[in-house]
Amino acid sequence: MILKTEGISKVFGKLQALLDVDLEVEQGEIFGIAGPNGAGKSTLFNVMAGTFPPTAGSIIFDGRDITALKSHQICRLGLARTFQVPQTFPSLTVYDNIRVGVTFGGGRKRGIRDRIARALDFLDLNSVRDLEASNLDLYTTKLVMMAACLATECRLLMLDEPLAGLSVTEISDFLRVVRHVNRDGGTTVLMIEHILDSLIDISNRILILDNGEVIYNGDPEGIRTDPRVIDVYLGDGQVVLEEDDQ
Ligand SMILES: Nc1ncnc2c1ncn2[C@@H]1O[C@H](COP(=O)(O)OP(=O)(O)OP(=O)(O)O)[C@@H](O)[C@H]1O
Repeated sequence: MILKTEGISKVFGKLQALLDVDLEVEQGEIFGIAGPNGAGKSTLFNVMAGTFPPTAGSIIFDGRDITALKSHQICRLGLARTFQVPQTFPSLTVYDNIRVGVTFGGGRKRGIRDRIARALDFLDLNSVRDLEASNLDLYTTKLVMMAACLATECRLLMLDEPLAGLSVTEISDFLRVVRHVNRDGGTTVLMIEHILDSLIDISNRILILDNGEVIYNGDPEGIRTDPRVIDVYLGDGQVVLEEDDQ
C-alpha cells in the first residue's frame, strides 16, 4: 500500500467538509474519486497533499506518517498533484513553467534538467518545449502540468478533475496518457473525476464521497448499481454517465 488515510475529518468553521474518511491506495493502481459538487473531493486532496492539515485523522504515505508535513516536504517524499484549474505563467516557456513548478516551494533542484527532459520525452512534449505557455491549448497545458509532477519523480500522482473542459477526443487521448504514466512509468495514480464513464473505464477502484462521507469504496462497475450512489447522482434508478461532447 502506498497511501492510507485513517479517520480523516476536516472542519471549516461550522462546515464538516470531511467526516471519518478511510482510504487505501495500492502501489501501482489507478484509484478514482468521485462525488457531487461540494462533496469534499478537493478538500481530501488538499489534506493529503499537505495544503492544510486535517482536523482529525492521519495520512500514511509509503509507511510514513505525513499528516503534519507541509506540501513541499510531502512532494519531496514522492507525492505530486495537479490542480482543477491548470495555472501556468503565460509568458514563460513550457520548459521554464515546468522548472518553476518543480522548484516552487522548495522542490529538489538536483538533476532537474535531466528530470525535466525525461518528463518531456515521456509525455511527448518536446515539440512544445520552447513555446510560451500562452500559446498552448487546454489539453497541452494539462499535459505540461502533469510533466511538472513527473519531473519531481513522484511515485503517487494525484490528478484533480483532469478531464474538465476537454473534448471527447482529448478525453480519450488524456486517458491514454494516464495509462502510459501508470503502466509504463510505474506511477500510482489517484484521480478525482466527474465524468464517471471515463473514471470507471480507467480506475482499478473507485471511492465516492457525498457530504464529506464515503458512501462507496470498491469495484468501479459496482457504482452503476449501488443504491446510495444512484441516489446521490440521480435518484431514479440509474447513474447517468455523460461524456463531455464539446
Ligand atoms: N478553504 C475552505 N474554507 C472554507 N470552506 C471550504 C474550503 N475549501 C472547501 N470548502 C467547503 O468544503 C466543502 C467541500 O468542498 P470541496 O471543494 O472539497 O468539494 P469538491 O467535492 O471538490 O467539489 P467540486 O466538485 O465542486 O470541486 C464545500 O462546501 C466547500 O465550500
